[in-house]
Amino acid sequence: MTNRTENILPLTERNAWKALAVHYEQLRHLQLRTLFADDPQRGERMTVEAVGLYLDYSKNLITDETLTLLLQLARECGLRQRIEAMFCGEKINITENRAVLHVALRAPKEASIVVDGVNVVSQVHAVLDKMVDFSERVRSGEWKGHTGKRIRNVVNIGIGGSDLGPVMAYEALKYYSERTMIFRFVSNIDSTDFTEAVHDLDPAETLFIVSSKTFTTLETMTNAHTAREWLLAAFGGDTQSIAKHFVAVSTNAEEVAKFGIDTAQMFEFWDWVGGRYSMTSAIGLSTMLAIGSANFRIMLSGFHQMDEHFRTAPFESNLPVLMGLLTVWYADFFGTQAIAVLPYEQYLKRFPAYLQQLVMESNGKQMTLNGSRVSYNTSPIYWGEPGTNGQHSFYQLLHQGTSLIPCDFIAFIETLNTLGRHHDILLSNVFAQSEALAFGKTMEQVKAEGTPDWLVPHRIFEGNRPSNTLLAERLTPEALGKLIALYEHSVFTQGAIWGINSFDQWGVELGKVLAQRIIPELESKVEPALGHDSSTNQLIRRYRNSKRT
Ligand SMILES: O=P(O)(O)OC[C@H]1O[C@H](O)[C@H](O)[C@@H](O)[C@@H]1O
Repeated sequence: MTNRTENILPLTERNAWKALAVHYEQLRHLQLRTLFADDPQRGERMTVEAVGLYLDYSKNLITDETLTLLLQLARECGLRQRIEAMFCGEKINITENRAVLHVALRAPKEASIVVDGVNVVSQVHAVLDKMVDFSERVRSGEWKGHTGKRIRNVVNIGIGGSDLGPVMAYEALKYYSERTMIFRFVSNIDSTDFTEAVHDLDPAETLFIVSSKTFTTLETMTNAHTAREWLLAAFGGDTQSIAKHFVAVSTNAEEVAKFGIDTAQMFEFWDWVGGRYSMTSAIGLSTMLAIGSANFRIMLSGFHQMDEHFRTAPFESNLPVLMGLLTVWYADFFGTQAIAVLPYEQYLKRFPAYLQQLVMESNGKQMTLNGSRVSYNTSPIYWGEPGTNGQHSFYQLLHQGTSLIPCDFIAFIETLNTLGRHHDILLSNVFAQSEALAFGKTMEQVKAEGTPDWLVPHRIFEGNRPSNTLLAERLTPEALGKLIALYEHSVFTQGAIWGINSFDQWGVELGKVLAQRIIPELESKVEPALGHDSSTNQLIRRYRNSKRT
């Protein structure tokens, strides 16, 4: 594999970067209060609406010049060419020599993207059709379990990208899902996860989807074997039952066959789909089973609309580009370490967890594409909770803590479950929070309320805390697709500016290898010779000496 990127100019040597550094020094003390007072139209001007998503980015610590310079930086970093390279199937994941084509998973049938001489879009649609056929047979009851009962329970076994997308989408789209069926998700190697997931399920009515890109992941394979035993125990060891109760989603047909699942019951995807970008591949099978194939296709169209927006819209009105550049601005010039994602939508309760993998596994890197260490910050930590729960927990720190944490507020104009005044109250909270963060409460205001002098400092909100507000009409499968693709491409934008590979994840390997070494040390009947450091040796001994079995 060759390194084709060695001539990239270091980010900090780019003109726009240098100009941004000077610009930051000039405006670091700027106040949102002043920016809004000086420009009464700011809250209308600094907004973008595209493909049904409305972004208000006016409450950011930026001026028009900041934006101009950030957009210039994007151009200097070749963002447009990087986007084209991804969409055209170039092998931009250079450390694994792979194309990065999650966008092909939602491309229309007639599109063509060629990788190694093959039009991958036709492959995508062939698998989609197979998923549609299977999910319709299961949902209609035509597909029967081993004893002739219809399938009522679906258990997805997978971890990381083979779990977080499916769980998040299931929760997000529950309103659209088949309520007569039960969906469970087993990811953790912790035996509690599997035990709790199946404790009330009838094996005769249960379908397992073993989801794993590699089909070698320790957690998933261990859980899948346990599921196999659980099923066989119910059917007197009759291995014929497996065909009716197990399907696989993977890129690795050989391992699927070794496990004992007929590859006719395997839903394929490809090495150009990264795990954390795979929820629109066959990894979404549980989603399709839950919401039906028509809704699944609508979700894909939402993704595709955002893909096209990202690819074609001018940068100044390009939602993912703007959001990505703002993240770079805070991470690199303000030294921001964290970004809070705050969906004011109960159905999106797993969205922050999903974003954790998407963002941090993609851009939690310190090597540039040419193998030198970055001299600037890369990804902040993304975390969050649905509103209003977060308000009664960690918002204290957002308002008065010592860290600057930009927030993404996400809300929908309409609720899916109208109930009295709930939605007005919910939305009033989103708007109130971004207002409070931005404008705070001054000493004068606190004093004017008759607050005793000694208490005044505690009750001041300095404000000037930035946020984005994203509004959409209603949480539909289409809107969910747009929202996820927005973050995917924001992550892409950030990675392109930082000059890192957003599509590998070498950082997860070391722990896996060390665990493989420790497993036999915990299980061996004879005292093993331990060659770790004194802390690890002692932890292993303590566990060995205390465990009962
Ligand atoms: O789908 P699998 O091959 O089982 O991989 C599951 C997950 O595990 C890996 O360790 C990676 O960190 C993730 O990116 C991946 O999604």
